[in-house]
Amino acid sequence: SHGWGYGPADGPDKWAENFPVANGPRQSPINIVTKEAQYDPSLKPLKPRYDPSNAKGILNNGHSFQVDFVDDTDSSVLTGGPLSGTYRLRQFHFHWGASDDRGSEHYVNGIKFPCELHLVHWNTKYPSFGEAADKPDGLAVIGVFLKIGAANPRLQKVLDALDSIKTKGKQTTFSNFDAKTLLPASLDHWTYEGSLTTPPLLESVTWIVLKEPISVSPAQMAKFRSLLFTGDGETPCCMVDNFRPPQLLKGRHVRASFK
Ligand SMILES: NS(=O)(=O)c1ccc(C(=O)NCc2ccc(F)cc2F)cc1
Repeated sequence: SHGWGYGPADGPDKWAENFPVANGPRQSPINIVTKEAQYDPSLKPLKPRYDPSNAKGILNNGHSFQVDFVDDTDSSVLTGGPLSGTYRLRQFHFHWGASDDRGSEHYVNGIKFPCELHLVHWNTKYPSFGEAADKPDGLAVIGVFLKIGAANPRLQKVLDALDSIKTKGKQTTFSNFDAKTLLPASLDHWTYEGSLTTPPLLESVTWIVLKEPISVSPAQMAKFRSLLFTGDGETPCCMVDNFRPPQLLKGRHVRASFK
């Protein structure tokens, strides 16, 4: 079956068996080598405009957890940066490690972060997320690094909801949340053409990786690690190390929005 995961039997090294695009020309994540990123003055300011009332629910999908948004109108959208047109916010989710020395999917000059946030958007030139998901300009994902430091109060509402979605398939309502509060002060970013970092690994993502991390405390990291990959009644397996390692650039160029 299409069961994939992050373990030795079903993890990133095995994904190409069912998803051959895993060895494609524009796979994600990547290691961002900052000295090789070219400043592009044509990149516009990034413009996330999110309506908190669009927050719908929070779900443990067995790979991560995600906060889903109502995306049937243009009330929570991303424009600017490298993007042409309007991209609607669909969901955000995270990737993290079993310990603070790993967890992020993108690296910066070989530096790993303990956690990485992804805000997933789809191009409204297509009728739906599903239609957009396999088009070369279909999706835009903002990547935000989390760095160990002071507790981040803006994460707390999300983390407090995790107790009710401990196992795979559990979901609960999650309303009135402003995803903008998860973004750092600066929207300076690196951008490149890539893919989903999990199966089906579709090569449809314009990546927008923010330079400035947000903070997360060790206690807050422990909350992430309290989730389970497994469903109720299964042998419990901690949801940790749910990240894909960096992939080959294969001739791609990374642009910087800042000098
Ligand atoms: N980590 S990441 O930000 O790169 C990422 C973002 C979204 C998805 C996703 O929606 N998967 C399910 C899914 C659902 C429908 C569909 F058409 C395609 C599809 F990939 C996977 C990975």
